[in-house]
Amino acid sequence: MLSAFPIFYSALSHLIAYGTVTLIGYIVALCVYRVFFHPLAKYPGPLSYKLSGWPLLWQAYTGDRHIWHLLDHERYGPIVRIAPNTLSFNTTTALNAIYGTRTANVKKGEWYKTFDIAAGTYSSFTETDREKHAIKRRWMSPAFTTESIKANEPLIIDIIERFCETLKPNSGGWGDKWNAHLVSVYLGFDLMGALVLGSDLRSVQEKDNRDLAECVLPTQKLLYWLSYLPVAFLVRPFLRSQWFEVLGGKPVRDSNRLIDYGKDQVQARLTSNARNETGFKDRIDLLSKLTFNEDKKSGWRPSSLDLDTESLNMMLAGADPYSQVLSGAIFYLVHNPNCLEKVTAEIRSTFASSQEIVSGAKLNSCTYLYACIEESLRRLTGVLSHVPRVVLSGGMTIDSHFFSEGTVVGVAQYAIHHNADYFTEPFKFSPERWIPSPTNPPSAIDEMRRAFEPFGLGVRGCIGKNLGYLQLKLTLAHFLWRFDLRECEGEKGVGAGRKGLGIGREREDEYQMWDALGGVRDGPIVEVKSAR
Ligand code: HEM
Repeated sequence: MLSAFPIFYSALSHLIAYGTVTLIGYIVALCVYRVFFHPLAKYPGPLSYKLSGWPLLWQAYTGDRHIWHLLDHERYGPIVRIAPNTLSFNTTTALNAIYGTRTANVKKGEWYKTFDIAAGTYSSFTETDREKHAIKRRWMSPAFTTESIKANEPLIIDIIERFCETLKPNSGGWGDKWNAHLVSVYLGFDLMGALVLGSDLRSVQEKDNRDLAECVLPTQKLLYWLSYLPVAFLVRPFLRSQWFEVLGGKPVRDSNRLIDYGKDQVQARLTSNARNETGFKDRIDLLSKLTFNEDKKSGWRPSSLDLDTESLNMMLAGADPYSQVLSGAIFYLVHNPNCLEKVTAEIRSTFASSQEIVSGAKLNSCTYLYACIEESLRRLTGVLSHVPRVVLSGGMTIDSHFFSEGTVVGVAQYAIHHNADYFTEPFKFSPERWIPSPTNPPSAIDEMRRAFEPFGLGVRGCIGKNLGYLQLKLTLAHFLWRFDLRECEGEKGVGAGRKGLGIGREREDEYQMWDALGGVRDGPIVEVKSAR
């Protein structure tokens, strides 16, 4: 009996030795395959990207992914292999082929599935199945018609005007300093709370709901990083668990409170006869429009989980990019005083009173305002990095290259929006590039527009695009009509690039973002003075 132990240990050590050799052999073989024999082997990129997806995970963790995409395209050209099975493109033709056409033989990648699953199911944003997504999109479309947006406009203006009242200095001089990033987050949250849920969250004015607004970016950053884990599918079921609350801390607890708040709003609408009760029947918020709606074509009706998830999705998808573009526009305007002066003069000469600032011909005539928004959208972009699409059965051709089923392809907004082939002096904030002139003919602007996709494109493009534009136009027009704006003396450069901040972050006139689907950002610190 005693003599059995040495035999057992000898067998075990042999087993471990064979196992280790086999594992090393497998890894070496996999590396050789990925570098030399993989169908994407001929595409350029750093060796580390070809070997594994870990560099992408690291870039997502540090928030520098968009910068690496740009630098990699500058170094390796229009097609870069950014992971063993993933290609990034940087051409308008690829942009259109992958996202722009209804017939593109792709679907959203599994990567999306991590984002709003904590609310219970997949939303229109994270649904990867093309048929199920088409049904959701049709179901949601009545909430985003011109009439629906017009009906909500007084609410938008009311919240913007209250925002302006809160910032108004008490004296005739310059008021208190404020962080444009934080204030934009609160305003975006209040706007979407009102538009999606019909709630008056008042986080601009009061502290009560600010934790909910402030949790969005840190939670998104954590989810973004987790979504790149090779084992993300194992993590997803725990995203609403206490385990995840411990890992994510306060932002995740607050995010769960936000999900619960949305669920309560859904339940309030679903309870018996809520549709006809006073207080609900006349409501025009997006959730009320969707609760009892169905997809006319398939007859699909949303479950309460669908409504929970979609209301959270609309809150987050609507609030954060708006806030990002708003604080970015403020940054670029205070850093470019000529542009600030021009846009302010245009708004003040177009409208005799703030009551006149509504959608319509006069607002549309503010071409410089629109150009400032376009240029801010170009510099900031809605989603910074490569948004993955997976090639479906039958494969597809992009830029004359054929790719088989399962290849992951995409374009990174930050990279294409700063591609010098399409945008001259891409790091210059220049609203003028969007305005036709003898030196800038409409054909040149059309050419640029083909590389411009701040709201995404095609069937998976942003359903809230028109609403987003309207909110941005109304906010900047009301705000600049009422106030002179400047960056605070002594607080200059908050949010800007500087030497030593990291690779690609040295430009002092660039608003810095740390990639987390949208961008984590800060500043600028500004102050206002009443103009009248
Ligand atoms: C400045 C404002 C906004 C920007 C820059 C923006 C940007 C984007 C982008 C780039 C996408 C595509 C993302 C991808 O393919 O992964 C997207 C999708 C989406 N956005 Fe927006 N968005 C804005 C405002 C809004 C608003 C106000 C709403 C509505 C409440 C909204 C709801 C959505 C939804 C539901 C999707 C998913 C669409 C689908 O896959 O069918 N967005 N947005």
